[in-house]
Amino acid sequence: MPIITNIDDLKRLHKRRAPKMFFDYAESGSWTEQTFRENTSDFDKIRFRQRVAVDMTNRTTKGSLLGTDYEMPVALAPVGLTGMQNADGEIKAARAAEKFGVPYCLSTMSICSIEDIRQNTSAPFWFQLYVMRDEDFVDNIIQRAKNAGCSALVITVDLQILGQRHKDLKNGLTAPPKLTPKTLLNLSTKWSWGLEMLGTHRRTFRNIVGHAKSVENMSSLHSWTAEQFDPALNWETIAKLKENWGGKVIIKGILDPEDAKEAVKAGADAIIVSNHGGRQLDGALSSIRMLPKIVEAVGGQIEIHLDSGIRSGQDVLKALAMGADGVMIGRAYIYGLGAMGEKGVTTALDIIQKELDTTMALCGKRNISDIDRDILLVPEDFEGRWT
Ligand SMILES: Cc1cc2nc3c(=O)[nH]c(=O)nc-3n(C[C@H](O)[C@H](O)[C@H](O)COP(=O)(O)O)c2cc1C
Ligand SMILES: O=C(O)C(=O)c1ccccc1
Repeated sequence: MPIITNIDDLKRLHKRRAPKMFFDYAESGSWTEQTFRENTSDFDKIRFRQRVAVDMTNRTTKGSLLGTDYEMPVALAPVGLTGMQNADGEIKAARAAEKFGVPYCLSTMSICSIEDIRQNTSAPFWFQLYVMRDEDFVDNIIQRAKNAGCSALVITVDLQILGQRHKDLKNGLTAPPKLTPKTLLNLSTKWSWGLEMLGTHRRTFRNIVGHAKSVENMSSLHSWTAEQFDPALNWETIAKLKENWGGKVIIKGILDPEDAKEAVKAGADAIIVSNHGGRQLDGALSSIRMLPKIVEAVGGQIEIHLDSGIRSGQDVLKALAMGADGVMIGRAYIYGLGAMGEKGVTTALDIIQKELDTTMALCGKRNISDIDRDILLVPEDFEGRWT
């Protein structure tokens, strides 16, 4: 086993271990992948101010998200098909999150169900909702999330239609994979993945299977999404969902100050500034570039979380210093899961926490609440004038 010291090491192992169809699915952005690339390269443009001779004893990365204390203000983002990267992947990720002390968010499009997570963990988790055309399905799944004691409903608003990711179409992505000569050839080189997968009955979208508009005969994820997801979703729908849910609501996929204001009006408790990891509108700006204007528009009324492009604890610190109250990581933990299951997710969280802690210290900060824009050096044209 190679020595793992950073998130990139986990990505290499994930690529080696998981079937090509699923690694490609995780690693893709939409169309030219410009937004996907800029999500990470924009973080690289932001630099730190080194401060010295500041007492560094008693440092902590502890922080809170929506009134709950965590080991660091970092949540595991909802990721569809997580259980295809590694058998029972959602349960493993949720367990790693619980043991570490950060929130886990389960996707509507996960392999394991809400009930699977409830039975295998004890910390409250967040549930991410995709609004489907079928209102009964939506009512029912909200009720299931309530029954499971989920502590927040994360409503994703940036995927009424799916951004095209070329590789998914070429690979014929489905879950479970269709056994064509091409996929069989690839699966034959992925022994450990296959053996673990055979050992579980959780191999399809268990939140949805058995429902009237089911997934049993899915020919491709892209066509299925086009049939099932509600293209009519709007701010009124969101206000109604909030009422139906009755608890905390996080609106995920905000990238514009005007939409951030709409989310506040609709009664959101928090927003997630996100471009879906560069998987939806190719050509959109990175979320870290859009963050400052959104922070200004929201004016402290609700919490602002950010995702898309975070690959290190340094990136977490940059997002917090630019005004986010917390962040979500997607691929950074999925690489760990694909590489080594639960242990890999724990490793990813450990790596990110150590990087965050060390960088805070070298910037002269001991607490998350002390982090401010002053620790950064940002090029003058970073936000730029886009008209
Ligand atoms: C493979 C994959 C599947 C995803 N599935 C979902 C999903 O089901 N629901 C959702 O709201 N976001 C989904 N996302 C978006 C993530 O929640 C998150 O916004 C994104 O991964 C953040 O970017 P990062 O991967 O660069 O950290 C997915 C992202 C990836 C990479
Ligand atoms: O792939 C995604 O980003 C995603 O959110 C999704 C959308 C439809 C089905 C499964 C996952």
